[in-house]
Amino acid sequence: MKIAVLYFSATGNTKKMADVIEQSLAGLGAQVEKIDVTVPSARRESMDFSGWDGVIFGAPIHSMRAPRVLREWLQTLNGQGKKAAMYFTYGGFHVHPCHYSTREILAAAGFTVVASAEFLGAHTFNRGGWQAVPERPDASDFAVAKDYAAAVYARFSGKDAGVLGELEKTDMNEEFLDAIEGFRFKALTQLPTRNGKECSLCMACQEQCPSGAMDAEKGEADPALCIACLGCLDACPEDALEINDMSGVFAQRMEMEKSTPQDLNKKQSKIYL
Ligand SMILES: Cc1cc2nc3c(=O)[nH]c(=O)nc-3n(C[C@H](O)[C@H](O)[C@H](O)COP(=O)(O)O)c2cc1C
Repeated sequence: MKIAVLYFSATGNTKKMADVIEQSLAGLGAQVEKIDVTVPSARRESMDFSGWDGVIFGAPIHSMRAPRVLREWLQTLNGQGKKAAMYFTYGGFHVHPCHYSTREILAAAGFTVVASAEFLGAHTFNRGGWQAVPERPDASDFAVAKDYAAAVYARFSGKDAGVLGELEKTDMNEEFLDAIEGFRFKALTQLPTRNGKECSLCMACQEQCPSGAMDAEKGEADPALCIACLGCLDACPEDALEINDMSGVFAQRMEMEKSTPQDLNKKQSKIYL
């Protein structure tokens, strides 16, 4: 059986889970092709899915949905009736509408979605002073990913004829979720910038930017395009980019959620069948 794992991963968590899923599927005898669709040039205009028996889509949660640039690309695909599975990585807060809204997008694109999963992954904003699930994914998350690969394999192969069951429908409409998406810039008030620091202009920040926002020469991100994924900070080998300190916002957020970093870390990765 041939399976594609298409993943978007700005800061590496979603890729880690793609690696575990790939290894588990290969162990079951599948031929797996991993395709990284994080950068714009990898999100090809027309993709032919006919060579695969099933496609797994992996994405981080960005404000309770898949990242905007990925959602826009998924909407252009032609699933040709193929079976698909989804998974998301998230920083310990909320995933809820994402399974539902991404299944809607994939179903409209012609895929039959047979399974979904969510995995904990260190929150991207930890790079700016948060403390949300910093050690995740860990062995417990990888164990769930292994089980998930087995469940997806059974569904793709037809050994298990089930499809993804009813998901809790969100009462948040797209406009509301768009507004929530804007809140990230209340925490991230200083987008990635070089702030006069030395840089060898290796271009990694610009080449690995998922939204075409980063200008390496200027050493700053275009606020109209930046999705706040902080991939450029990760990509920079010289640690030359900086953002504002968000630790105060994290403390406020914990108070608002009536939660603690320990509570966030108690959450477990989950499979939806
Ligand atoms: C802009 C942005 C918004 C995010 N929104 C959420 C969220 O709504 N809930 C949550 O739990 N984590 C959220 N996160 C954390 C990421 O989902 C998490 O760190 C994810 O594993 C990152 O995946 P990656 O390393 O593959 O890019 C957000 C991260 C970013 C950058």
